[in-house]
Amino acid sequence: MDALIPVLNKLQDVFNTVGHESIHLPQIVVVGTQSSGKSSVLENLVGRDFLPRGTGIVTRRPLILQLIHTPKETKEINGHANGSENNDSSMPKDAEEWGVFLHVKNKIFTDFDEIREEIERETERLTGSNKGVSQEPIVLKIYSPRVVTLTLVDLPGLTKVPVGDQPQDIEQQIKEMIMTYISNPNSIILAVSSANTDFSTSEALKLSRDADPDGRRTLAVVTKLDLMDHGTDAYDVLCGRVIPVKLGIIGVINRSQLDIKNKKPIEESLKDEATFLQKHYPSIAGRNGTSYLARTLNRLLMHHIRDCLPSLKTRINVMASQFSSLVNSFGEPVEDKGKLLLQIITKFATAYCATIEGTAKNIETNELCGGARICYIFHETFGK
Ligand SMILES: Nc1nc2c(ncn2[C@@H]2O[C@H](COP(=O)(O)OP(=O)(O)OP(=O)(O)O)[C@@H](O)[C@H]2O)c(=O)[nH]1
Repeated sequence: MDALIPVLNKLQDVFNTVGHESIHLPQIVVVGTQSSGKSSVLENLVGRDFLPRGTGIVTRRPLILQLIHTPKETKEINGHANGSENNDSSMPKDAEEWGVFLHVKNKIFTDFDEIREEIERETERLTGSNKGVSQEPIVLKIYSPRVVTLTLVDLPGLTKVPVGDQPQDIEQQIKEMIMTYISNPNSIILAVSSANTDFSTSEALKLSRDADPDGRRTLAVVTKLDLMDHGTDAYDVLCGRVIPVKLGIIGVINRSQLDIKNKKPIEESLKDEATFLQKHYPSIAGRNGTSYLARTLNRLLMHHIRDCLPSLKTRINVMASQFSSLVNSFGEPVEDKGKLLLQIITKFATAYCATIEGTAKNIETNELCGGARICYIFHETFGK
């Protein structure tokens, strides 16, 4: 099953390039209100600091993030990664983790700060610098031995009041953008809400229910467990007693803005997260936290792909046969262009001669044509 996800990632690349919308590939889509911690959750899953984060609207274009696991030992042995996914970009010699953007394919980013800058630059290129939003996705591949192979989509957060260059209907536009991604029946929805807001008012859950009424592909994530009011806890929420979520509710603790400012390493923050959960939620600590979330996502995605595969295969086969009959209708492939050109010229010359001589098959009968017309013009027009 592990070999399956890289193949789907490759297909997704092709469809992103050719813009084909009739094939929906399985992927995980992150949804939530603005600043609920979506980008932080993604960063923790990747284990690297590389997404623009902060207060206000930060994610302003969808980010399609393909995580590709590269085994460490393979690199040491071969000097080349063995996953089929890794053949499409040359592997840097001195880095074990790197990123490649679809819009700058020939550049390999080994510095994750540069990846963040490139996301910011590419976002501003289309949306300007004053909080504008665009539907056009940015596609980024991260190769690393520390990630599980997954495809994730980070979306702009749900918002209510337009600010900066945002249009009056920004709320509606973002909702529609989110819906186009989550209504894809092959997507798993990661509905992110923060623990310091009331879970029953979660916009993310509300939207995901519209797209997935049976809750068969929605997983809830509760962030900011560390920011809850003193004297309150999230036991009821995490155990599904407030709103049950079929696939589960997982609590996580990301880095605060101060931690980001102080450049707290993600490894340290993951350790602190585990300690926090053990201290405050000992009975459910094993079912919460970022590493549990990563494992759950990988499992869900694999099951989901297994379920979607038959219909995906049928659709691809139908399209392949449609296109191959279209290609066949264009005739045999041309091997010797000179020969073909000569044949075409000879054919044309023969047809021309036949028309002039009046021996062509399809001769017009309602008016004079070819040689007969030339003869008529010479006799009737010039002859007088
Ligand atoms: N203390 C604490 N702060 C958090 C947590 N999760 C996120 N934050 C902070 O909340 C702010 C917003 O986080 P982001 O990850 O940028 O949120 P987002 O949902 O991606 O935001 P947009 O992309 O703008 O919609 C940042 O300053 C984070 O440091 C958490 O679990 N605990």
